[in-house]
Amino acid sequence: MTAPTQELGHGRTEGPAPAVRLDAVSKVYGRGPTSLLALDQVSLTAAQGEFVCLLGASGCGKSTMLNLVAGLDRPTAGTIETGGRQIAMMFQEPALFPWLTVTGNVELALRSLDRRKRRERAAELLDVVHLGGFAKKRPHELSGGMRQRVSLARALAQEADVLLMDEPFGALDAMTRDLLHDELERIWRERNLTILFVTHNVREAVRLGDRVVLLSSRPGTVIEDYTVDLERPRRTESAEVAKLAGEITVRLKEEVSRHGR
Ligand SMILES: Nc1ncnc2c1ncn2[C@@H]1O[C@H](COP(=O)(O)OP(=O)(O)OP(=O)(O)O)[C@@H](O)[C@H]1O
Repeated sequence: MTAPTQELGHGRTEGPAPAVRLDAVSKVYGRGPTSLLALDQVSLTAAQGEFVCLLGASGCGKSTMLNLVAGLDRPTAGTIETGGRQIAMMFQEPALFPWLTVTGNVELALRSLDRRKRRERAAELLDVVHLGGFAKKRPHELSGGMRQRVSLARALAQEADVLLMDEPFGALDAMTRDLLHDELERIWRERNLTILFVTHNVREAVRLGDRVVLLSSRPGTVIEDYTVDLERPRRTESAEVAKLAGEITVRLKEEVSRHGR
């Protein structure tokens, strides 16, 4: 993409081309009478370095959207452009190999490097996620939050420009989640990552996002695109976050009740 300016999905015209662009993307699972329309003409962009949170009722197609952007599946219609950027994905379950140490799990994503470089790079990344002292532990010796940090280090090891996160902190307690929000925000800034972050937690979306994009109930389509103009770092429990989260929750509830799910 070489055009000097691009019309962004949320109505602004800005300089650089978006890092991720979905244009009228639809996804149908299956064929014939039992086929299911999961996404219906979703258009969405994320600028380089932008943090975009995706919210929507259960089953509205959020994971489907991330899978399509990651190239794990193909859209039935529409186009997705990521400009050849390196993409990494992180899930609610950290999916670590239990028989490998923390270092071993991170090194898996560094197989292109020789042994010494791999070890050095894994150590650097474990420092980035504040797990420097835990390199030799195995996953079962870590807390849930620590396991997610390993998963984050592994995603960073892929030198990703775009990080796709599917409810990564959904299973964690509120305090651990708060800490990981701070760390993710720091890493996002330092590395100028573009992040698409799926969550069910409206406050989490407002705490983290430059934008919060609301999807309709299935079939998913974009119904609102909020710009979060609150100064960073934000606090999940602050009045400003609560106020915008309240407005978004009202809109989300309207959408869910309209569809009865
Ligand atoms: N591989 C698949 N084959 C058939 N149907 C699928 C497949 N993957 C997802 N679906 C269906 O597509 C719809 C969207 O699913 P998806 O997991 O993307 O939603 P979601 O918004 O991420 O849900 P949740 O918030 O509950 O995680 C659901 O009805 C789901 O059952």
